[in-house]
Amino acid sequence: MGLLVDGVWRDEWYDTKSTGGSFERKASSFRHWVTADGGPGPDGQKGFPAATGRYHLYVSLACPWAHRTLIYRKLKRLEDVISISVVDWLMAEEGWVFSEREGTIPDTVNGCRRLHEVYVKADPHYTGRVTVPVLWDKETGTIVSNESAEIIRMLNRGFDAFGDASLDLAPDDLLPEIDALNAQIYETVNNGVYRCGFATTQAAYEKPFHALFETLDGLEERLARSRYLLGERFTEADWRLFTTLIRFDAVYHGHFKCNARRIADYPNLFGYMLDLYQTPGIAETVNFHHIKGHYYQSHKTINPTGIVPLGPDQDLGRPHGRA
Ligand SMILES: N[C@@H](CCC(=O)N[C@@H](CS)C(=O)NCC(=O)O)C(=O)O
Repeated sequence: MGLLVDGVWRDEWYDTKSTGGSFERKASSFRHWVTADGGPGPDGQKGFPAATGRYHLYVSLACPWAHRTLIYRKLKRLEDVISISVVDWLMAEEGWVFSEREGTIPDTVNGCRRLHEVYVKADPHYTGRVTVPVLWDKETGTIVSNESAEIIRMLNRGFDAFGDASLDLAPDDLLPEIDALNAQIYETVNNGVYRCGFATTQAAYEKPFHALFETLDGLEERLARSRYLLGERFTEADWRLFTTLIRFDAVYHGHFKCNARRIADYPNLFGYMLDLYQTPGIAETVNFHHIKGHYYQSHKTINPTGIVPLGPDQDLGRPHGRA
């Protein structure tokens, strides 16, 4: 694990000294936008025109943020429109690398061996972390965006001329509610598990721990009343929650010490997670070999032996009882 400083790779773990033991996620750096006609993005960001065959996604099957983009590519039927590379699950001294191991797809676009080389191609003086997902423009040879929250909004509507335009995961009338839920779930759940797991003092761990389970308890109640977070159809908010839930019992509960309860202990949340998992196309985006291997073997400060626990033994195909 490391970062680029003025385009040069440095092998360094996250700095929590300057923040009293707390993990603080840095904002993503590349924030351009693909739009249907190439016009600017919602906040006036530089626009790139949607096209088939022009864009490429670099993902890790282990990463919950990258997983969002894979789910959208699947649900919006963009698999023949946007090509992908899948990095190796192990993130070690060189950061994310490409390999020939099971479930990976090499960098057929830039021919790089390490993801940081892709970042340097986009910006030779790049300083910052080298994260997945990355949305790459083959035509201008640069990174459009490395922010998953924005990439999924682009995939939702930007490519409707090429994908399934009938599916809108962030309809205008639900947008305020989606944004509000996303904000709470990002802070306490999606990023909350990382704030627990990467904390280096007791106090920095306990605060996000309590916030995490307070939100999960609230979501459990909410899901007693409706099939999905915002009613009878799934939206963006569900998929953003899903990628954390599906990793929770296998990784976050033990490895990140998020162990007040498992998702399997919440009847509604667990059934809901199974319901989403069993949505056509989704199970094939979930790879527990990459997920478990990545966390337990890459974070040597948390799990020095690198031993990957064999459990939990979960039947994700069993009836979810939510319909
Ligand atoms: N805000 C980013 C976060 C992406 C992110 O942190 N990805 C992790 C993998 S789960 C990563 O690549 N980390 C490498 C690093 O921090 O050096 C997004 O949602 O796209």
